[in-house]
Amino acid sequence: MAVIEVTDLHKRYADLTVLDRVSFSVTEGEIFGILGPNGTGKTTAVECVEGLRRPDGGSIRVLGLDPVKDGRRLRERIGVQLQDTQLPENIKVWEALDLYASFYAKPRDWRELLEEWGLADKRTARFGKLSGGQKQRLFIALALVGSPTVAFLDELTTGLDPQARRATWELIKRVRASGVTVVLVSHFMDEVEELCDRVAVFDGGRVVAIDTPAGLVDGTDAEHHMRFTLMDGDLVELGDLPGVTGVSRNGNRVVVRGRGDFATAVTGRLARHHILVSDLRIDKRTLDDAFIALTGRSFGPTH
Ligand SMILES: Nc1ncnc2c1ncn2[C@@H]1O[C@H](COP(=O)(O)OP(=O)(O)OP(=O)(O)O)[C@@H](O)[C@H]1O
Repeated sequence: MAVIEVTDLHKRYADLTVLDRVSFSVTEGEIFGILGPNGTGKTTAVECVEGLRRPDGGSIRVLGLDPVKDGRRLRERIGVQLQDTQLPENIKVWEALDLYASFYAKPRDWRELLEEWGLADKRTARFGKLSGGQKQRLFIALALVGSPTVAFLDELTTGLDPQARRATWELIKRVRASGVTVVLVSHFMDEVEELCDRVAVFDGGRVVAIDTPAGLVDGTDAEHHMRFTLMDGDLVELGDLPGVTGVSRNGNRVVVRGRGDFATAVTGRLARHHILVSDLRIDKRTLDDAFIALTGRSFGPTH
């Protein structure tokens, strides 16, 4: 069942078209990723879905509600991750949870959330004194305090060290396991590969692909590289084989580029011609390569 249905969403700021006929749907219980270079409209799209910005065209349904007309009812049922600047430095952890719980008719007991998110011993700590990982955990706990059906998480692990990122990923998987649908805006390929069931790739205000991370990597246009070393000097023609898109040779090192099952055809022909090779390996396209192929750009920040 679709919990979010976005059709032909359109948004302009003065002369600038930021969203151009954006459509996607999010299925109940999945982690849905929104991926794209900076300034391609991801935040605008998500904020339209949350009812925080008003679209210029198209239709949005979240849990059957129109975010513009039914904003209040909708906000009872969704959780939104805050950004760093949105909490005062001197608010205490428990006060922030208590305050956010008061916005909802049926909030969760925030004491449980403190335990679940490893913040029990930080209950009386001030927000400004928390580490980056603790702040992120608090933001996620705040997004969940209203018992939402859908949680929107943005830049989940920005600024965290590798260990804290992995720990956060495990917690997000637990959120999904508890039945909450998660929309995750991310800049990080590894995060998307690890967490997302499906991903929408944004570019220039449009959705240029929607698929599983594996589906994006293996898309029909995916080009992979097969590398090997010739044991003696001879090589046969390989460029005519099905799926092969290019062959290059540097001394005894050979690189064959191709799509689909080209490697089987290459190894078959090498065997038939008794050509011995060593160090054979196939480098499959990565999600990063797929992203560059789709958007023509390499990915934004690294961590
Ligand atoms: N309130 C606004 N008024 C005018 N222009 C805006 C406004 N909000 C965003 N924009 C512009 O709209 C475009 C899309 O912004 P948006 O924040 O949605 O992109 P994004 O993909 O989320 O970017 P990032 O990855 O950097 O967060 C940008 O060019 C931005 O400068």
